[in-house]
Amino acid sequence: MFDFMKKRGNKTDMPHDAEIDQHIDTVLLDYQVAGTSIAQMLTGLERNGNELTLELRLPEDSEPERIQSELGQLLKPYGIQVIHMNVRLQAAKKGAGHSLPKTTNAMPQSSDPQDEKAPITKGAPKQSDIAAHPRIRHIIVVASGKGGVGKSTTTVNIALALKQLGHRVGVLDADIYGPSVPSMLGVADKRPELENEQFVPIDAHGMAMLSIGSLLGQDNTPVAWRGPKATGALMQLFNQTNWPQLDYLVIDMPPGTGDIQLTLAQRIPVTGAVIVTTPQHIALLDAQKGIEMFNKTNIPVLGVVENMALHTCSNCNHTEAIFGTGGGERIAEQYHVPLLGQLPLASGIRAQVDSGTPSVLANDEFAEYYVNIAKNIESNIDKFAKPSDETRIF
Ligand SMILES: Nc1ncnc2c1ncn2[C@@H]1O[C@H](COP(=O)(O)OP(=O)(O)OP(=O)(O)O)[C@@H](O)[C@H]1O
Repeated sequence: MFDFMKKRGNKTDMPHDAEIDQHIDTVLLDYQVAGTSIAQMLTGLERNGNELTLELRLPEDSEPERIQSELGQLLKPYGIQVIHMNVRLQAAKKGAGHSLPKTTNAMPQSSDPQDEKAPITKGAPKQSDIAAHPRIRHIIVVASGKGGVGKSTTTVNIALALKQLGHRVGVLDADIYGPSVPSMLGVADKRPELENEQFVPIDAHGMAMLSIGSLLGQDNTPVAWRGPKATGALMQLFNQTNWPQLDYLVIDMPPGTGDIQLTLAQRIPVTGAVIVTTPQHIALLDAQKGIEMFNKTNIPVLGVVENMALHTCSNCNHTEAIFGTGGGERIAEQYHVPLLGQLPLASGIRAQVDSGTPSVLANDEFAEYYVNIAKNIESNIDKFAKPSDETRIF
């Protein structure tokens, strides 16, 4: 039911199907509209043999027929004979769109894919052009340049801390490489329902939670998703969910600073980003890349969380900076962003998320670290709030 890239038709896929999909991904990633990869405008993608269906949100002044014909030429060498496009033209400021009729059968006029590759060049989409979500006051993305630094652990604890401070909170687990939020919140066995073709978020300790992990079957592993397919699925998850009225939606981003992260950062109306890092040199370098990516996309960086900063030995109580010291502070100073907090490396933090009852919920000795981070976010965020747009409908 939740297959985002559906392949109908032949039951047994041709051996070169994966290769065709890869070529399609490459063409879509390379093809630009208004200076931005068209992959970032995809809300749906489906191949049925030699026919490709694209669901697109295009800028208001784009020319769908021309795009369809150019894509037809670029994809013909890879066996695509027909392109169906469902287009919504996105108004530049308000985000309100209107639908164009379905157009079909884009046949190439030339067999050379490079012939008419004439991207329309304009500035990349700005956060200021994306309409605020009508029911969500603040969207916070939690990102890390590197995997395994404790991004998901921090996400769930910050979300619970914001809830404890009296806010209405949602969590979206967008980490396609390792969706761990449901198990950290003890709801791994629950599946979201569909209501009027919209996902209904799962209730996780009073928060509205949805995870890409809840939607994956055994044969549809997250690591198999690349480029447009992954971003299309994630955008679908964000847009086609009946989010309740929320003060905060906290998004656990996939680690890294590649296309998927950039696309999400450019297409979701984000209030600000929280960067999680450890004091290690490599993690810090990656965190810098993360901050630079958000700077490029005009997303305010709300601050840096330095995770696993200090270790206190449970036997002798000796405290040691096993991953080095001051890295988070240095990075915060260098980029003029706040250091939101430093968390100890503590087996208790790991044990609590492993058991589905994170520190804040268990109110253990580490809870106050997260509550302080949440307070730091809370006290700064209003100056970054997006003007709300009541006209946007999902
Ligand atoms: N402060 C901490 N002290 C001890 N263990 C921690 C701490 N933070 C996270 N961990 C543990 O480290 C491991 C990785 O954490 P987590 O899954 O949150 O990282 P991640 O950055 O989201 O990883 P990925 O990039 O793979 O999604 C988990 O086992 C988690 O319990």
